[in-house]
Amino acid sequence: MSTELSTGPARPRAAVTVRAPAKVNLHLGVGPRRADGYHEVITVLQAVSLYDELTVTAVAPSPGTGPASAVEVTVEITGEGAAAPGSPGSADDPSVVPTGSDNLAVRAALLVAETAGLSGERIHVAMTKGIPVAAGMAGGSADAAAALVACDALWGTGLSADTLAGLAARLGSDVPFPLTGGTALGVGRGERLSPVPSVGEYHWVFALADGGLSTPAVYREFDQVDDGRTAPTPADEVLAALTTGDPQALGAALRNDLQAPAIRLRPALGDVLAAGRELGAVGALVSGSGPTTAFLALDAAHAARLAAGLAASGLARAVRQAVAPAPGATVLGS
Ligand SMILES: C[C@](O)(CO)[C@H](O)COP(=O)(O)OP(=O)(O)OC[C@H]1O[C@@H](n2ccc(N)nc2=O)[C@H](O)[C@@H]1O
Ligand SMILES: Nc1ncnc2c1ncn2[C@@H]1O[C@H](COP(=O)(O)OP(=O)(O)OP(=O)(O)O)[C@@H](O)[C@H]1O
Repeated sequence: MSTELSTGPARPRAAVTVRAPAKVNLHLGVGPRRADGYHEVITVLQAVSLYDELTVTAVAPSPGTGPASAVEVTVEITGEGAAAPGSPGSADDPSVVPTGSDNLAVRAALLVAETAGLSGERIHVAMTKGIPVAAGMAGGSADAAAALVACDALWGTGLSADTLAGLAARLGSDVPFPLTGGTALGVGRGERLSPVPSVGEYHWVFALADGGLSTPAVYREFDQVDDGRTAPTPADEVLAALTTGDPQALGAALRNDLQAPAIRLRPALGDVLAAGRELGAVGALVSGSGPTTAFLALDAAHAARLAAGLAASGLARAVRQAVAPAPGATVLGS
């Protein structure tokens, strides 16, 4: 911990910029609901090249103010999920990112400060969101991971990778993954990760939907259809396909147990999946808890054609192309 940065008005301004990726679940096997309300899962996560970027700036205390004990975080959002100009945003609209203490990046910053025993810090977090919000691509989790890394660098707290991963798991099941990126197997509630060997580069097309889907609501809908399962389905097929580097093999192995409940809540997703398959996607599935749909292409040129076809179909709010696996949270500058 840097004592120079811990208190006092003489602290120089400093800033750290970190970029963190979105994810798609190549396999999401969901088991029964546990006593703590979470579901046991077996998942394979792949980071994709859609990113949020966070710049965390240390703000000097205003002249005349004494050292404060609380840590203060202000937030500014541009891009996906920013509230309309002049509007404070609505707590009821899941597709608007909150700027207060509900923002996962704010919670991450406070957790770093608490863990390192810091007080009186003031920071400003400027977020440029390229990851769609409440879309099943773990945008909030990417922001939390980026904030953990950025605050650790800004404050010089020197937290280990294990400590950061532990803090990440406290913030959400999806938060540890964007720290490391790449491709990983997740077990438990999805937060216990191990790296997975993956050959080659995969080309994805994402069809974004209007509005968000609530992750708890999709898991609740999953519970409505009790098919008697006692454990999540293992990821063997996807793990084997990833060692071939063959998109057709991976496309055939994709599986998401939250797909059927997401489609029950949002039937139009079934039409988008059908359109993508019709346009030649070698794999198609709902991303995480949705409502984004993900389509696997053979190569970059095939992805461009698929993206154009999906855009022309009028079934998507917007279409994005991405390559995978992408790197985890990366410091871009300070
Ligand atoms: C759908 C996925 O994105 C797939 O990676 C994740 O399972 C969701 O991860 P997340 O958004 O980080 O979720 P958390 O913030 O940990 O949990 C939010 C809520 O989702 C539900 N939840 C989440 C993870 C899990 N394994 N089982 C669950 O039932 C619970 O209702 C929980 O209260
Ligand atoms: N920094 C943030 N960025 C995006 N959403 C945030 C953030 N902080 C809090 N949220 C809230 O979290 C909710 C989920 O947003 P997010 O974009 O993480 O969804 P998601 O991609 O479906 O997540 P997951 O795939 O992890 O379930 C939204 O309702 C949003 O208002």
